[in-house]
Order: sequence, then C-alpha cells, then structure tokens
Amino acid sequence: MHSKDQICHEDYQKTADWLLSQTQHRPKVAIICGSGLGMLADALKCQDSFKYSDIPGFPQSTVQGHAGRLVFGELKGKTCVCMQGRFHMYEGHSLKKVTFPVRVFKLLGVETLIVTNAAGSLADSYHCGDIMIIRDHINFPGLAGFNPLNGPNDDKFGPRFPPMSGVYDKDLRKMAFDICKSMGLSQFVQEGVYCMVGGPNFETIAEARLLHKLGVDAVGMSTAPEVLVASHCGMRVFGLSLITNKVVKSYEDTESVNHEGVLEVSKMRSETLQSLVTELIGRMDINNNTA
Ligand SMILES: O=P(O)(O)O[C@@H]1C[C@H](O)[C@@H](CO)O1
Ligand code: HPA
Repeated sequence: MHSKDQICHEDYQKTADWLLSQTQHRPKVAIICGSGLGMLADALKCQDSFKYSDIPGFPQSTVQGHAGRLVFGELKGKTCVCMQGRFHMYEGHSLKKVTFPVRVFKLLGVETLIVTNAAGSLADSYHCGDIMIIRDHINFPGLAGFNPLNGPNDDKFGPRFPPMSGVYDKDLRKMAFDICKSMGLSQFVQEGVYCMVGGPNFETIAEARLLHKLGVDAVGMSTAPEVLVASHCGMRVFGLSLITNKVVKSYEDTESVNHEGVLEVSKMRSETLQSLVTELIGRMDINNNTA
C-alpha cells in the first residue's frame, strides 16, 4: 500500500490471490448489496463466506444494514460473489477504498457487476417500494472532481479517459424488464436516472427541488463510483435502486426520512429483489470457470 489514497496493482492482486487460495469458486458475476439488501447473498448455494475484517487489504463496513461479508456461491448454477455491505464515501473511505473490491473482482475473473442500492425518489410517479432499473446516473461527487479514477491511470485496468455513455447495459435492462413482467411486478417497476450525492445527510428541500429539475428520478449515496470503476475495466454493469422513501420537496410536508425507515422498506422488498436478481443471473449467458 502506498500513500493513504494510492493503491497499486499489486495490492489488488494480493487480495485477489488470497481469495483464490481460500475458495474453489471462480465467479463471473459480482453483486453489491445496498442498505438492508444483504439478504440477496442468502440465496447463494454452496457458500464460502469471508468477513471483510479477515480479508487482507479489504476496507471495513461501518453502516447499519451492511453486514461486512463477502459471500461466494452459486445462483441458478452460475458462480457469483456477493458483497453483503458496501463502502461509502461518507464513512471516511477514500473513493479508491470504496471501489477496491471492484478491481479485486476483475482480477478474480468477474465480467458482470450487479449493483443495488436504497434510494429516495424525486420522480412524482414513483412510490415507496418501487424497484427502479437504473438507466443512467449523475455522479455529483464525480462532477465536482471526487473520482476513484483520479491519479495515475492503471492501464492494466483500463484507459485514461473512459467513456460513460451506455454504462448500464441495455440488454440486461431489457432482460430485467421482461423478468419483472413475467413475475407480475410491472406495476412496481420503473426505469430511471439515479443520482449520487455525498451524504451522509439527506437532502434539503432546495436540494431536492434542484435534483428534480435536473431530471433525477432517484437519489442515493453510493453506486456511481463502483459502476465507473467496473466500466473502466471493461465489466458489463446492471443496477437496481429500491425506492425506500419519497424525497421531501415541499415546505408544507412534515414528513422526514431516516435510515431506520430506509432499512424497513428494504426488508419488505428484499425477497422480490432477490428473485429478480436470481432470475436475471439465471438467464445470463455465462460459462462457469473452475478452480
Ligand atoms: O448503500 P446504499 O446506497 O444502499 O445506502 C443508502 C444510502 C445511505 O448509505 C443509506 C441512507 O439510508 O442508504
Ligand atoms: N437521499 C439520499 N440517499 C438515500 C435516500 C434519500 O432520500 N434514501 C435512501 N438513500
């Protein structure tokens, strides 16, 4: 490890090599679970799991609803690795730390990243409990210069100036939509734009109105850094937001959002999300590697 914010290729490799020595699983798909959505990992068969604190070089989860375990296993016969708990910028992690697992996944052989998050809705037509397929994102910290790709570019992972148009894979979005239809979930499913803000505070009303005007459908405090690092190193990306609250946009509104409420809604919908992700992975065209 170099300075606090610099992580070199060997650091990612060391963690990947350690994991490869501890499990026979060779995942092609990685899943990052959002707040209260860690139950997704419970669906994996033939599990090998590791506490983050036992994995060399791994950051630690500090947020309630993020268990801090990396779980390997199979979903519908496809080998996956699942982060039960992600890292956020507001926890004090550098963005290189936040995205550290994504590059480790690349070195494990992962080709597709599935991200999930809890988010508040700005779109008037959305309801609490809706599932939003992420079509695109606005990365506010990124626009302000807080980017995990800052610093010397590691050409072994990807190019200095990666494109980000079309970052959320169109075929996977379509597949997810079709699955939702066949599961009878159409009335809860949306497709829209996720916006990452730094957090940890929820939005002021003026900020909420600004985001609404900008065309943001859902706002959260994660996802964009992991997605852009995954895309930079050539992974296919799919993302889901669970709408856990409506963002307050009116000064007359007396409601306010809190993390406990977010976790409650996540819990209520986590089984549905689990079925959707499982079905999606089942339909992906993936050949398993073996150790
Ligand atoms: O990890 P995610 O993005 O799902 O977590 C969201 C954003 C904050 O971390 C937290 C707020 O309740 O939930
Ligand atoms: N704002 C930001 N992040 C969130 C929200 C919200 O309303 N809900 C869940 N994560």
